[in-house]
Amino acid sequence: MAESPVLLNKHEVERLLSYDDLIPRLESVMGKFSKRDSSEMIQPVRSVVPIQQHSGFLGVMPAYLAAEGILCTKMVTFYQRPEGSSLPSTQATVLLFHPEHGHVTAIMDGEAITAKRTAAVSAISAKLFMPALSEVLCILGSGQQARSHYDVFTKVFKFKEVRVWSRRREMAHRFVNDLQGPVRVCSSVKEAVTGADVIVTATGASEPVLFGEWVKPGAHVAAVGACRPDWRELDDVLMRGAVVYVDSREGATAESGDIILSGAQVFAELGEVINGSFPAQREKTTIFKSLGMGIQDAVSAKLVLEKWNSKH
Ligand SMILES: NC(=O)C1=CN([C@@H]2O[C@H](COP(=O)(O)OP(=O)(O)OC[C@H]3O[C@@H](n4cnc5c(N)ncnc54)[C@H](O)[C@@H]3O)[C@@H](O)[C@H]2O)C=CC1
Ligand SMILES: O=C(O)C1=NCCCC1
Repeated sequence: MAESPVLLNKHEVERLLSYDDLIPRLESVMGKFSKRDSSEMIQPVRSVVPIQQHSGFLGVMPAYLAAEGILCTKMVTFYQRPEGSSLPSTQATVLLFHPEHGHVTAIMDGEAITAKRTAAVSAISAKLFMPALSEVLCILGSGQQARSHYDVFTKVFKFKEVRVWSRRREMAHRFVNDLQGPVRVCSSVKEAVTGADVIVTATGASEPVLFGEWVKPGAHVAAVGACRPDWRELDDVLMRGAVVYVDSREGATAESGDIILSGAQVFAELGEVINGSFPAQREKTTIFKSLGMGIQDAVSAKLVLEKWNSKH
């Protein structure tokens, strides 16, 4: 009989998953994914069930990585919460399976995985696309993703100035009070992004909050929110004037309102730059449109389980 699955809560997953371990695994898996070798890796576009009555969605994100021996699925719910809600907008659980026998080997919290792997992938995009001399980081939003992005961006890069904007100023102050380093709270998006070299958009917006006319030429935008085909964070001017990179072409074409509704062309996947098929156009204004991928959750969960196994 199969052993009972390992159960790991959010605190344990957070403790076991470090950016130093995660970033190289994500680079490797995304580079391989973009070669589209189905004998190596299978990851369908996520299935999404709308929960219309409650302004929410259930996403199912399976992935099979043959060479790594990883069979995984994440189940994630995400909601548009009313202002002031104390409920998290994104919640998730990740299951790892034994690829040969089919039983579940681990059930773990997916909130920490989602927060860290998304931010780590954005950091990989910044490493490739941000201006060579990047001094100013700007984060739009003050939720879970804003926090994980702050953590990894200030860990991996050295910015002279970090700015944050949130639609409720007191939330931006609360965000800053939880951090170690200095961060400037801005009163408007325009004030926050003017002159910024790297801009992270991590909001629950469904209409554009970031406008091209405010963005410094050559800046890099890591766009994390707006993961529905009719949602936007970025306006048409920005989308059409920048070189657009995505995590997966299929995911972007199915789910990104910023791409679908602006008619912007996707230049390349992040993995295609990592594996050398396409160039990083660092000197141009660049956007990395992130939607999230099952393979990112899969390698993250495997890493967590390896760490846990090494200590038990
Ligand atoms: N690309 C990816 O892989 C992932 C994307 N996401 C998306 O990232 C975004 C942020 O997620 P979390 O940080 O988990 O959410 P959160 O609820 O913790 O934070 C959302 C932030 O956006 C702000 N916000 C909400 N509605 C807004 C609006 N209309 N205009 C401006 N600001 C608004 C909130 O005040 C808050 O600061 C969401 O859109 C979520 O769906 C989340 C997980 C993974
Ligand atoms: O990849 C994920 O996980 C998510 N992507 C977009 C919406 C929330 C969860």
